[in-house]
Amino acid sequence: MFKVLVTENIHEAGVALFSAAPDVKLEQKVGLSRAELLEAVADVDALVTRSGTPLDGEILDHARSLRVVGRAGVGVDNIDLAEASRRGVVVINAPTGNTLAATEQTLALMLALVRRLPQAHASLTAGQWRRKDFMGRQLHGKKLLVVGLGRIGSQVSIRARAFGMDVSAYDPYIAPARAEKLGVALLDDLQGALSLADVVTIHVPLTDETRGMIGLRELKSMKAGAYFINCARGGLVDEEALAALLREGRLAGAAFDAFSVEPPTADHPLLAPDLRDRVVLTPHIGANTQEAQSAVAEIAATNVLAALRGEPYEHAVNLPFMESLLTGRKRRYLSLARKLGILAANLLSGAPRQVTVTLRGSLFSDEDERVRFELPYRYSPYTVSFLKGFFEVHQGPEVNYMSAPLLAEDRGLSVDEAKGEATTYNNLIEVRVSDGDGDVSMSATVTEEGKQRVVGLNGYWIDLVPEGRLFLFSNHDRPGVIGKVGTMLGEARVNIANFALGRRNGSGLALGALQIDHDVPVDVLERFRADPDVLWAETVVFAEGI
Ligand SMILES: NC(=O)C1=CN([C@@H]2O[C@H](COP(=O)(O)OP(=O)(O)OC[C@H]3O[C@@H](n4cnc5c(N)ncnc54)[C@H](O)[C@@H]3O)[C@@H](O)[C@H]2O)C=CC1
Ligand SMILES: O=C(O)C(=O)COP(=O)(O)O
Repeated sequence: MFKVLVTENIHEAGVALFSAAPDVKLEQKVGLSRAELLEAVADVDALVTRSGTPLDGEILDHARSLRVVGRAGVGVDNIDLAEASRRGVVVINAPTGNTLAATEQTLALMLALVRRLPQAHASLTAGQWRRKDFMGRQLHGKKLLVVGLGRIGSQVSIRARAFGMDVSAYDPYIAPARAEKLGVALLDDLQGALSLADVVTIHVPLTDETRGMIGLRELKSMKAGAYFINCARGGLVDEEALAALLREGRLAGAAFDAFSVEPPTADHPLLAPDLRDRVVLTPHIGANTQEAQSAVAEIAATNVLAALRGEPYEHAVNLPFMESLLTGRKRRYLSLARKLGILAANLLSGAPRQVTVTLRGSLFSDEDERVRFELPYRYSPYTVSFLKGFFEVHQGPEVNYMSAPLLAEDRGLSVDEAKGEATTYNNLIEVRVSDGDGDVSMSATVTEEGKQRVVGLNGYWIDLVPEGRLFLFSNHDRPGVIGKVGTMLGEARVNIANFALGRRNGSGLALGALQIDHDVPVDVLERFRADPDVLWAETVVFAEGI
């Protein structure tokens, strides 16, 4: 039985999916205090939230059985993704369900702002009839700047163009072709872009990079008499500075649906009584439509259930990639990269300082290049898999694809990636790891028949099958060493399944790699290491099923 705790009001469409699941025990506890939340999460397998439940390290520490967090919405800024990843907790959101709701809310705010609808409504319902006081501005022909041309920003642009607005966007991460298709001019200088717009609307996620991205300087760059709309997140915009510019009359108005503190306190700068005729404020209701709530709840519940059951699911925001979506061939390389990590961890003597993963060949050229803002890093699946293999040797099997890159960061391991042309092999993964004193370099490929091969180790060409138990050594290339290896292993009753040798031109050294059927006893290994012709010797074990 999976215990699922829902901590906010999510639509019945999602609740029904959990209630109908025979393997789920559902609890819905809305409005918990922090102390109650700490207690309530203790034994849950999954948590389902919206934007109002902060999930930080302390709460995750209390949630010892937690495996999945479902976010019935888009923004995951209330969840500490790095802490969740360190604990192997998958965070899943529902990014497509409320796009149109937030879009329509943005357009509603824009119209309400330039025509001062809330103020006109308040005046009329207060018994007044002040037609000439409510002189607005027309959207047609005005310049709109969309900051963040993602799902919502794009849909806002389409609708704004239908209103006859001239739309431009600032989003350094999208392909120019996408903006072109939308009929939107893509600008690359935020301050310059702000200075040209009559209306600015922001649709970026709240991340370390975007926090405070619209500060006093940016607001001052805006055209006199312009309007600012924030239907994305509090924390993106300096609300204090904005209030001051509204008060001075430099900016004509602002509409906000999200605030840096929610609910905003009575002294929030935008709630100041003297600004009331210049602002339109809503209590984070951008996603509050029947349609959007039903969609996000259903998407979140479906994927949380699948994740709990070990079935394929979508929209994990802290998984660096979805293994199930990679082709069979790519999965062979993924496992190969993990094995290179295991090999490197066994062969490197000191603490790792620097790793470079180079992917060669066409197989790697079509990797999904989309930036994942939710993650504090951006590595290819193969690099992540290498890191997982590397760290699991000393940290154990709990190292996963989510935590491995963070372990690298925590340990000060600098990770570089490169792509290049393939030469001898169609596709090749090359890795070099250094510990400051020395380094280990490896290259590996998957044959046409789907067999994994390590083809280079520390500059030697070899042909090594990375499976089972390996016995690796480097020696002075003199007659008799191979015989000694055979005798030693024979006496220890260790069967040799395969023997690969590598020589490096111009060096008197050789490298040996044996596949063996049993462990090499420690005393035998020590004796071998003590041989004057042997530079080093290690055994490496690849668990079955990697
Ligand atoms: N008010 C509400 O109720 C709602 C608010 N939201 C907020 O809207 C945000 C956007 O949602 P979507 O459009 O679905 O996300 P999205 O991921 O499709 O789009 C975000 C866009 O922001 C861009 N971006 C990221 N960093 C940037 C930067 N530094 N400068 C400029 N652009 C940058 C990205 O390239 C991307 O195109 C969410 O993260 C959420 O915080 C979403 C739904 C409802
Ligand atoms: O989806 C989002 O990012 C939203 O801001 C909507 O948040 P909510 O689920 O309404 O708390």
